[in-house]
Amino acid sequence: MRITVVGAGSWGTALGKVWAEKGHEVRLLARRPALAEAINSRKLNPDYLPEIELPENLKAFIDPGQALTKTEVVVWAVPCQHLREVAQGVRDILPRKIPLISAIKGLEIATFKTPVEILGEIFPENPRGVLSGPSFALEVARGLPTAVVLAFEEESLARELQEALSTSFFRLYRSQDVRGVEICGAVKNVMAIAAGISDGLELGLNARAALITRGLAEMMRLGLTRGAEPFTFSGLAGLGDLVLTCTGRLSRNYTVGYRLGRGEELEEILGSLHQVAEGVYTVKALYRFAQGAGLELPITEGVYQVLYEKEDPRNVLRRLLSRPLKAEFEPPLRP
Ligand SMILES: NC(=O)C1=CN([C@@H]2O[C@H](COP(=O)(O)OP(=O)(O)OC[C@H]3O[C@@H](n4cnc5c(N)ncnc54)[C@H](O)[C@@H]3O)[C@@H](O)[C@H]2O)C=CC1
Ligand SMILES: O=C(CO)COP(=O)(O)O
Repeated sequence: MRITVVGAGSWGTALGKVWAEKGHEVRLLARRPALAEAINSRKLNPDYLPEIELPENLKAFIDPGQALTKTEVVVWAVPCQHLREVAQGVRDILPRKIPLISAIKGLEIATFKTPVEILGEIFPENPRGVLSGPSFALEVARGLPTAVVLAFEEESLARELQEALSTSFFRLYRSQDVRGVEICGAVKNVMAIAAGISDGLELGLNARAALITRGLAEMMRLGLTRGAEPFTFSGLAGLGDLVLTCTGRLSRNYTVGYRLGRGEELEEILGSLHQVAEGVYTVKALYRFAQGAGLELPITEGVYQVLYEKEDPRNVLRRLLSRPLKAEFEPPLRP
């Protein structure tokens, strides 16, 4: 199969490697000529996965025309806030009808749209799905066992792509709940920032477990109002990725939170990260949506206040803990 991966960052490169090793013809669409050159001539991605050797049949391009000609699947792995611009740039040359897979976890700030919704506006004739779940790029690139979920509304297409894209260590489960899988992937990044803050403040393992669990409640509260399937939350994209990103030091989102908890400024952290931490942007979309919809998302609100209102995380925590006592499950989490 000819696969084009748009975005030669850590995730696009790791996915491209896995599928090239499976024998697919993978074209990685990069933005910077020097990076494409390094991938092609040195067989490594010095900026994002420097210690990983890449296979010969993983080819990088900077010309979208070359990367997209006669391709059979397009996988999107650019930061969520740039997806619209990147997709619009290839609107006229991307083959009609071929499946598009978003590997992006986020929500567009200006519109509160998910990546698949954005792709739907730009490529209405192409079937669209999402790949998500607990999957640090570095571990995938190293060939460590990983399970993720691939969701397409059309089950036969999900089955076909599941077969084509699974390998002996990269196992795809299928789903038809595209919206639910996307909401889970977006929200878990915000919860990972919260967990990082908690660990940075040395609040302990109890606090982190509480954040993960109440983060799941928050993910469900939002997802259910947006039409997600309840089971999706306990799956790989939901609980699976929440656990990974809220506990794993490889997470950029967790790292942002941890450093905030240690007292660093957001600007300083982002200036030295060199990779995207989607939760930093998704939290804005979520916060605005929750305010408009009257939805209670207290952890999201707290992360927003720490990031954008420069609130001391300790004050935010104090406020979170002094909210009125309540039942563990209230509607819409329980009828
Ligand atoms: N790295 C990981 O472990 C995983 C990442 N993801 C998701 O994949 C998406 C991409 O993340 P990463 O690859 O990790 O990010 P990254 O920061 O490593 O790389 C982002 C890539 O997008 C490119 N890019 C940025 N702005 C662009 C623009 N305006 N036009 C064209 N290209 C642009 C960059 O040059 C870079 O190649 C995110 O939504 C992330 O949440 C999902 C699962 C795992
Ligand atoms: O989504 C991821 C793992 O599933 C990667 O998390 P970070 O973007 O926080 O590094």
